[in-house]
Parts: sequence; structure tokens; C-alpha cells
Amino acid sequence: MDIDLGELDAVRVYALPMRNRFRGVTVRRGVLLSGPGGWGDFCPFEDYGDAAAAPWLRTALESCSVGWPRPVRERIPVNCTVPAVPAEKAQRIVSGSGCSTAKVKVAETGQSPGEDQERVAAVRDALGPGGAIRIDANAAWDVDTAVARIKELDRAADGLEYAEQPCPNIDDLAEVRRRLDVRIAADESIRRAEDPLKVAVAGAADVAIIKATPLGGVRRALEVAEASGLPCVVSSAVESSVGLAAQLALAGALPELPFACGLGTIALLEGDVVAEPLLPVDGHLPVLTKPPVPDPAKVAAATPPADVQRAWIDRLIRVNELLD
Ligand SMILES: O=C(O)CCC(=O)C1=CC=C[C@@H](O)[C@@H]1C(=O)O
Ligand SMILES: [Mg+2]
Repeated sequence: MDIDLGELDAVRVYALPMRNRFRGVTVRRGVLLSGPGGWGDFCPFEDYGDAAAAPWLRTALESCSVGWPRPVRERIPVNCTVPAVPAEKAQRIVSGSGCSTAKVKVAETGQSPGEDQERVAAVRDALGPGGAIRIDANAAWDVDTAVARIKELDRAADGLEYAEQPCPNIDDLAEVRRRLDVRIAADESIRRAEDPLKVAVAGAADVAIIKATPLGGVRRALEVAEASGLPCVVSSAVESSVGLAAQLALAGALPELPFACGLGTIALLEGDVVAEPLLPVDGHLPVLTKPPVPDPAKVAAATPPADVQRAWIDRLIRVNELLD
């Protein structure tokens, strides 16, 4: 469904600085769209081409037109996300989060395995023995490196809940999984796969990471979750609270939700576009039935210079032309 952009009630470009560099990103930008069903957030990463950005627009349009399927739960346990920061900072992030699960980024370019171990050990210190620690290597390792690093990090963490996307391809994930006792989660392998079933069939993962925003909406993500045949964790794409609400709608609608979700990411941003940002309370976030309404003063404070606004509106128009 492409849309006549002139029919939208409002289109607002925003830019929110990140507290720490994350995935190479220091400012998160996007466009808020208002339609008959409320608001949506079109926020593809800036290194994505127009075709890769198309599902992100579908997600925003679902949110501001037809809305989301009915949820089966009202609140979602979430992890706090620890970027590839020094150990003391990692400890502070976890201690201040109120979450009992932490996801720790590892294998950052330019950092050593020792830095990852120190970060993970500091996170265990902050969580105490009852907390859960998961790591995300974003496909950085080959099989042998993954096996060695995950063993070390499992020791440093005093037990890992799972290791997310240690290697780029499915066969390698399957081999790592065979060689280790630690659970393996697939993220990029699901997000970019033509056939998410392949991950399960190949025995490549114990857990599927599902993201509504890059998959094309809550309904599409529910189909992918079902097709994966695996327990699912919903994880954010670092949206504003408007976009995050769609991910919470997905987490709210999944038939089963055995693990905490990666949705505590408003804490990664400096500011937001709504009056009451979706920050976890006691490690949980609410499932909303409608997207939150942006606060005009917050949106005004987050509005980037005219040339940045123009570039995002042009991107929105180009990507909209790609939708059928
Ligand atoms: O899952 C989380 O805790 C937060 C979200 C998160 O880690 C990510 C969001 C967006 C891009 C990714 O590099 C990253 C991920 O790989 O899961
Ligand atoms: Mg990941």
C-alpha cells in the first residue's frame, strides 16, 4: 500500500543524540507520520538503501492507519542494553536500569577480548547472581573464534543466557551451537532471511530475535515469528517511543514470550519525542493499544536543521514510491 503523503495529517522530522555510540550511530533520526489511526515512526538506519527502508515505512504506516492486533499481555519484561563501553560505565548503566536482564554488546571493532570480559564481569557484578546476561556479537566472529570467545564470556559472566548472532551465516551458527552448551540466538539471520524457517531447520539457533520495525510491521513480524518455529525475543531498532510502541505491540501479541525483550532502548537516547518516554519501570514496559502522541515541545526541541529535514522528506517520498 503506497500512500498519498499529502493525506497524512502531519510529517515531522526528528533527530535524537545517542548517549553512547551504538552500531556506529551517534544521532538517531526519523520522521513521525500522523494518520487516521495515530502516529508512526519511519526511522531506517541512515546506511540503509531505499529498498531496505521500505519495510520500515510499512511498519510506520500500519501504526498510523490500521493499528495493531489485540495484545494477550499488558506488560513486557525488558533487558537493559549495554553498548561497547568501559566496564565501570557498563556497571552504572545496569545498576541504574531497574532491569534484571542485560544485553551486552561485544566484539566491537578495535576492542580486545579482555575488554569484553571485563564489561561482562562488571555487568554480573551489577546484576547479582539472579540476573540474566546475554551477549550480542553482531556476526563478528568465525566459528573457532566464536567458540573460544563465548566460552570465555560464559565464564566471565558466570553463565550466559544466550549469545546473539556470533557468526554471519546459518551453517556457522549451527556449528557453533553444536560445539557449545550456551544457547544461540539468531538476529541478522532472521531479519535478512528470505525464509526464517531455514534457521530452525538448520539447527542454527535456540532463540529467534524478531523486530517488527525492519520486518514491515507487527502483523508481518508475527508471521515471521510463527514461521521461525523458535521461542522469540522482540528487540528494538532504537526507535523513538512512537516506533518502540509498535515493537511493544508485537511483544504483547506473541502467543508465548519466554524471555525478556530488547526494548529498553529509550535509555540509549538523549531525549524523546513524547512527554512520557517509554522507559522501563521495575524492568517492565507497558503494551499500548495505540501509538503515543508526540509532544509538540519535545518534537520542536528535536527538530534538525532544514537540510536534514529535506533529506528525510525526500527519502520518505522515494521509499513510498517503492511500496505496492
Ligand atoms: O536488543 C537490544 O537490547 C537493543 C537493540 C539492539 O541491540 C539493536 C538494535 C538495532 C540494531 C542492532 O545493531 C542491535 C542488535 O543487533 O540487536
Ligand atoms: Mg542483534
